[in-house]
Amino acid sequence: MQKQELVVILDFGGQYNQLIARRVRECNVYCEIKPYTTPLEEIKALHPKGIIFTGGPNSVFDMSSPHYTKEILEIGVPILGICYGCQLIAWMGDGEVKTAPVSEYGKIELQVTDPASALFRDVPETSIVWMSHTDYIATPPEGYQIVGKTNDCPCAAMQNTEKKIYAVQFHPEVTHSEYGKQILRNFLYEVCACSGDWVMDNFIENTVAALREKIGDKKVILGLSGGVDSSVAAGLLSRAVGKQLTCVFVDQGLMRKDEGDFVEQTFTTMFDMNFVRVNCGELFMSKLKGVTDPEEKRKIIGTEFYKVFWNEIRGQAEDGFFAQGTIYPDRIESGKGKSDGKANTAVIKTHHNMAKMPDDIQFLGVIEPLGDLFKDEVREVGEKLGIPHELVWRQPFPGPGLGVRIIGEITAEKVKILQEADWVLRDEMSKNGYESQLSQFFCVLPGVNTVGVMGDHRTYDNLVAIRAVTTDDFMTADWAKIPYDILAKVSNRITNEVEHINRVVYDITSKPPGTVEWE
Ligand SMILES: Nc1ncnc2c1ncn2[C@@H]1O[C@H](COP(=O)(O)OP(=O)(O)OP(=O)(O)O)[C@@H](O)[C@H]1O
Ligand SMILES: O=c1[nH]c(=O)c2[nH+]cn([C@@H]3O[C@H](COP(=O)(O)O)[C@@H](O)[C@H]3O)c2[nH]1
Ligand SMILES: NC(=O)CC[C@H](N)C(=O)O
Ligand SMILES: [Mg+2]
Repeated sequence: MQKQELVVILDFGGQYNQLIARRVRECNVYCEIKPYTTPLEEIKALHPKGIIFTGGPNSVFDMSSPHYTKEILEIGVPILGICYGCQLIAWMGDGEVKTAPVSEYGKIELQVTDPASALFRDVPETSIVWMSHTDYIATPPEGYQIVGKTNDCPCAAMQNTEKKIYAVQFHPEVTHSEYGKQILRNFLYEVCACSGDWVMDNFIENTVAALREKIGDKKVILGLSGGVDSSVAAGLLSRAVGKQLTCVFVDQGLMRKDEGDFVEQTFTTMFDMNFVRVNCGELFMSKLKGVTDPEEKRKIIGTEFYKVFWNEIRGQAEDGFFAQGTIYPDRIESGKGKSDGKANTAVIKTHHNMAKMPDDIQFLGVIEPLGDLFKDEVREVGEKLGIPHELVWRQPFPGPGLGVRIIGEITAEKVKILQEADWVLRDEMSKNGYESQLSQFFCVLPGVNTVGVMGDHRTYDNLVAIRAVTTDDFMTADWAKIPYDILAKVSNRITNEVEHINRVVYDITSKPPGTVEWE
């Protein structure tokens, strides 16, 4: 692949690390998050244009906190420290970091004390920034000059222009920091002298060339769900190797109502690609019988998916590649590519495509052409490839499907009930123009029976929950404020039209502390 300018984001366990990466990419600079345990030699070998130290929950003066070799400050690569990263730079340079007399949380006014600083180009002398810290830099290290402060934080930004090292106590990556993106942009362009070569046209061209080289004349099987990521992956692979690609859609029996037929219809009529639909609802149902643990369900579904793909490729060629539409957040959220040790982030849920591939399945290799991209970047690539707008802007749908929306054991009957309820919700949302306004909405079957009264009879039947969220990146999400009259209509229709449901509730939990899916 053609060499791209790269910025390394060194992960010290901060909550907003993915946001830092997204903002840098939005500035047209490619970046990767690396664990703080990555050796300096490895980082040097990447020839980064700049390095960003992230925030983190620890205190730098605690010796067991994540630290890094001081040598990194001497390799001549510009560095930007954020929050913990800022304190780390101070600590490494023998400045004084200690618990602050006043912690700062939330929106705080920043006062730029040196408007000539490269970091603050086109940033007003006072603006709002987002703070989240209990420690502070009491004395900056020698050679560093304070360039910004707040009422409670005497060193909110500092710089060593000679070494091109900059540090900010606040979080420029969150949108609450009014000029945050400008500050990051200044670091990338004014300090690191990036040219901004991360644009999707280049990405497509480079990726197609790299795919051709890697695949040669071999076959490729792509797991195609009809969702955004795999559809865009199909577009890229098809452009690269044409008919050597076969898209395999696994109908695992846990799709939304009519989804299987929609996917088949779309990919056999709109595109000129080899497309195979494998119906294996019964197989999945038998493997999931009696299973109630969410992680176990996810792993079983992931493993069975691999087996289906393996059987398909063997039906076509002796060897071949396996491709899937994995994107960058899938890898990060499943704990891959994260730091070990202290800054390790807990695995919240194993995405099905991150399940371990069984040992006896040996593809020539696994291809994930979108593995470094965020969702908005994937959509941009999709649009540029000419994939229809409706497909590119579909709501995400998880690979384990309704399997993670039925709490407890999955049975054919529960799948049917959930499909019907979900269908009503989707119908009402689309009639009211909510389809494109919300990031994701669906029904969940918690496996709870409640007492009701219908036509003067006592009922003891299923409760169904509605989940609807708005979010930019699915890392955090807010529950959607759907108007009461629409909710009332949905509830009324579900209880009337769907058998075995006598009660509807609305999930009003944001993420965190909840997650989007219930399992
Ligand atoms: N039913 C399926 N059949 C074949 N492959 C699937 C299926 N579901 C998921 N996959 C594979 O797993 C990958 C990850 O699933 P994921 O849901 O994250 O992506 P997607 O379905 O392509 O897009 P979206 O996030 O919009 O739903 C897919 O890109 C695809 O390669
Ligand atoms: O392909 C997928 N395989 C999975 O195993 C999986 N689990 C969650 N999701 C989707 O990820 C987003 C965030 O969901 P959570 O807040 O539940 O983690 C939401 O969009 C979820 O629908 C998955 N997608
Ligand atoms: N958000 C952060 O990076 C916090 C850094 C450090 N733990 C503090 O409280 O000051
Ligand atoms: Mg999907």
